[in-house]
Amino acid sequence: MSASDTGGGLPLAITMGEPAGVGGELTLAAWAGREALSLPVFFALDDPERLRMIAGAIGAAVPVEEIARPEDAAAVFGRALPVLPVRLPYPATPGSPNPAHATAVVEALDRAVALALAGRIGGVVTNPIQKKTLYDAGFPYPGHTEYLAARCGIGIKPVMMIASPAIKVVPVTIHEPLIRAVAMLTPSLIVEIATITAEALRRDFGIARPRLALAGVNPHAGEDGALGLEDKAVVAPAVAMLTAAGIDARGPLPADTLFHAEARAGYDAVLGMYHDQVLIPAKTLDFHGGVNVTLGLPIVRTSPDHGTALDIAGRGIARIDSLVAAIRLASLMSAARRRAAG
Ligand SMILES: NC(=O)C1=CN([C@@H]2O[C@H](COP(=O)(O)OP(=O)(O)OC[C@H]3O[C@@H](n4cnc5c(N)ncnc54)[C@H](O)[C@@H]3O)[C@@H](O)[C@H]2O)C=CC1
Ligand SMILES: NCC(=O)COP(=O)(O)O
Repeated sequence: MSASDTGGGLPLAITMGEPAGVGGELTLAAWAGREALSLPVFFALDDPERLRMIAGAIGAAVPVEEIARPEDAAAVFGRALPVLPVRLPYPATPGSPNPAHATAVVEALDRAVALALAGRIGGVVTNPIQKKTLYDAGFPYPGHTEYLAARCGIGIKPVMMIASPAIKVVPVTIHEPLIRAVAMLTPSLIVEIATITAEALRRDFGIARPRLALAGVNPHAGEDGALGLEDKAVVAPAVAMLTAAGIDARGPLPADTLFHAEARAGYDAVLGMYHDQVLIPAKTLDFHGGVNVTLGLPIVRTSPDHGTALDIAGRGIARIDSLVAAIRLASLMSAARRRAAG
């Protein structure tokens, strides 16, 4: 199956993200490369004027055409970037986020989720948000991952995965200060995240019997308790519970020897106990090819693994690889889910 197969012709929605970041120019560049890259049909949930201004500023010959509904995207996609309008109250300045834009940034997410839940789009590809700017405007969630889960329904546990051809990683705790992340770890939390991960590897990635590696918390996975008790008290019981439930899980494994090529050949995904334990190796191994995908949602959601890149926004030099990989993965996941649903 090619990435251009959206599994039923449903378009993907690409959200605005931070208006001062690189998201707009990446969306424009992805559309410009749609044929060479065999990309599936997508549309932007964005401000058409903002996109036209960016196209003019970076010299991108990308026509932008407003659509009234996602069902119109396919007819427009061949000649222009289809845009379902979400208008900003003020023009955006590349590199300078403005909390006054937060309402529109969040509206784009809300509309995308509603369309996905209604089965009118194949999935949501989110451009990066500037988290602190949203916090300053009163946004009460750590990031997309938690917000999208809340919009999808009550009691949904979202799981963050960074996936690239080199590696798939899942942080058990996500956007938590390190000192709090370790305190939050419990066997049941680890089992919950690992179970959702295994199920998603089967459903969305076609891996029949996923092999999970669980990193230890402490140096040398605690050195048998001499370098910290969490590995024995928390991670090892979680691995035992997963094994008893029929999930192929190993650990706690020393994190410092989990990421070289031979180690990576031994698992399909690695679960780290805190954000940087697994996002540093993932982004180091393949920054530009990595995709941030939320597992455990009733909708498909992917995103580039990078952030808003304010330092280069508006210059037309941001690389599109990660957004393109996110579009492709969303398309493949959408097709896999439609096939599974019959
Ligand atoms: N999914 C999301 O919404 C994400 C949002 N963020 C947010 O982005 C903001 C900035 O985060 P940073 O840690 O500075 O990371 P960043 O990924 O925005 O930037 C780190 C470095 O990588 C470069 N870079 C990033 N994307 C690039 C691209 N496409 N092409 C070429 N170079 C690129 C930047 O220029 C910068 O030098 C923060 O508010 C963070 O929370 C970060 C990651 C994901
Ligand atoms: N470090 C990854 C990241 O910040 C992505 O967060 P999210 O906005 O996708 O939840």
